[in-house]
Amino acid sequence: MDVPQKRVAHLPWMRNPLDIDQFEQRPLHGVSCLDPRLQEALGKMQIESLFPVQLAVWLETVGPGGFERDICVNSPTGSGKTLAYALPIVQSLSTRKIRCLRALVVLPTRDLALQVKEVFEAIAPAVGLTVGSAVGQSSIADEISALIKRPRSERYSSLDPEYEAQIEPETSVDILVATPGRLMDHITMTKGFSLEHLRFLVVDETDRLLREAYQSWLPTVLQLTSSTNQDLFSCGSSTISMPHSLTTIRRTGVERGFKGRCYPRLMKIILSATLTQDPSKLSQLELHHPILLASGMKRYRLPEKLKSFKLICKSKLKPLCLVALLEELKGQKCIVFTSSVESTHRLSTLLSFFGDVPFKFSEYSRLQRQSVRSKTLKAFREGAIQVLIATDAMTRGMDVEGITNVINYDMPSYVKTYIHRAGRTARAGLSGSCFTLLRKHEVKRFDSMLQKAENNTCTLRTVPSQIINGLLPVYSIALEKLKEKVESEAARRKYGGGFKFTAKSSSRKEVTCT
Ligand SMILES: Nc1ncnc2c1ncn2[C@@H]1O[C@H](COP(=O)(O)OP(=O)(O)OP(=O)(O)O)[C@@H](O)[C@H]1O
Repeated sequence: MDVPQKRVAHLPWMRNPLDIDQFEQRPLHGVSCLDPRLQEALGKMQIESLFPVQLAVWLETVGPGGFERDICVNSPTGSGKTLAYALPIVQSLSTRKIRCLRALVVLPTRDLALQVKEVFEAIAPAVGLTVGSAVGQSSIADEISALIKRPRSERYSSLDPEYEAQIEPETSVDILVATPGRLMDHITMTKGFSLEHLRFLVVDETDRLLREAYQSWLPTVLQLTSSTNQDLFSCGSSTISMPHSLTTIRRTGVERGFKGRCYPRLMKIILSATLTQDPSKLSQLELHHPILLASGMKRYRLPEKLKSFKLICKSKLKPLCLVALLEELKGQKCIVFTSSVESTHRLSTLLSFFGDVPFKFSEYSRLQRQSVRSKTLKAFREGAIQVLIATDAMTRGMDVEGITNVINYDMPSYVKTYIHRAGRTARAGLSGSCFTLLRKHEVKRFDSMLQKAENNTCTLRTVPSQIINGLLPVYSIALEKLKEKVESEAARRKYGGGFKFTAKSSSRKEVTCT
């Protein structure tokens, strides 16, 4: 039997986390200090109670924790981390007097950012707050007009017109959900875009965001939200020149907010289902007395009601095993993960040559235009497509209702990838299954990889051989057609057409889909 072992974290504050498992789901009426307007908004979202991670964060922030410490959350996929930070932030900002950018939530991808924005939009208006996004979904000009406004002129009607002309535009949202690239565009180019008053910084999918520098967005944000200028450290001094201006002066550490009634320190919340423990990565965040909230004995945990299965099949039969499995799943919503964009494209092209399959499927990868991806995702959410063939661009954070199965067509290379892929199902306490197709030589590595996660039982699964045998004739025709398609796409690419396959994959003599 596998005895969970605790790997000792390098950072002392990570060694004894606050155990999320000790919290029970709590009905909204029993949540201390929760604003009734937010309770009503949550009710409209069909949310009647807070999940354990949400309650744990709530107690450390709004009541009675008082945002004393920066918060790091490591809890499984689908456990409700988005609302865990959205709710305390919205409640804390509900008493704000002047509209300016107070909360910044950074996510690694546009789809994820838009999903998180929806959660904020469901609760923030209830307390008069506005939410914006900087994700590159629209042109920068459209984004600027949604985010920035000139202060209303009547506020300055008594002012000299020349003076009025000097009035800076300002941010017209309280909460901004952003991807790093677009955030940096606004920081460097958008007049009036300011992080000066920021009170909350959320770094969701932290390990992913810290892995890539994304134009140094993090040091830039931290620099813009801290003031080391000692001369400015006196609120109400002559440095405040404009009638509407709020001059925010912060200090970090224990000095924050005491002397001279200065602005509170920037409160940080970082989250992931696979939070990094790497001190050098975490140090970039300049956390203040951080507290770790975590579920489980091991670093990684799979959702409670996830069932894992492995299917062992020969390389050449993998597409057939997949089709047979999908046929058996009878039109249930599935995501099929492959290891690369080429593999995703090849597999969906091959499936399209199978003719009559009893499920609708579509390709979803980073090589497609955003508009195509958004359309596909919408169709998948609405059930017009039941099977999404995707790359790991889909693994993190995406929350699509009704996904009951995840299929790893290609075995993930890391346990973190397995966790995030599998986590697209069995969300919010629901059941789900994760199937991994393995070649014989991969089994040992796969088993030892799964050992790194808690609740890692994996059952052997087979598909009926008669389904596979029945598919063999159509498979050989489909392979021929795939070969032709690969060649024609390679030729198109050579003569200036769009990208489809890498040179490496297109130059292979035998076109396969393994
Ligand atoms: N208190 C709640 N009651 C009912 N459903 C909830 C509650 N909180 C969140 N949910 C639902 O649970 C699902 C998962 O939430 P969320 O996307 O925040 O998970 P997550 O922990 O961020 O997952 P991941 O690590 O994959 O990003 C969502 O569909 C959300 O609407």
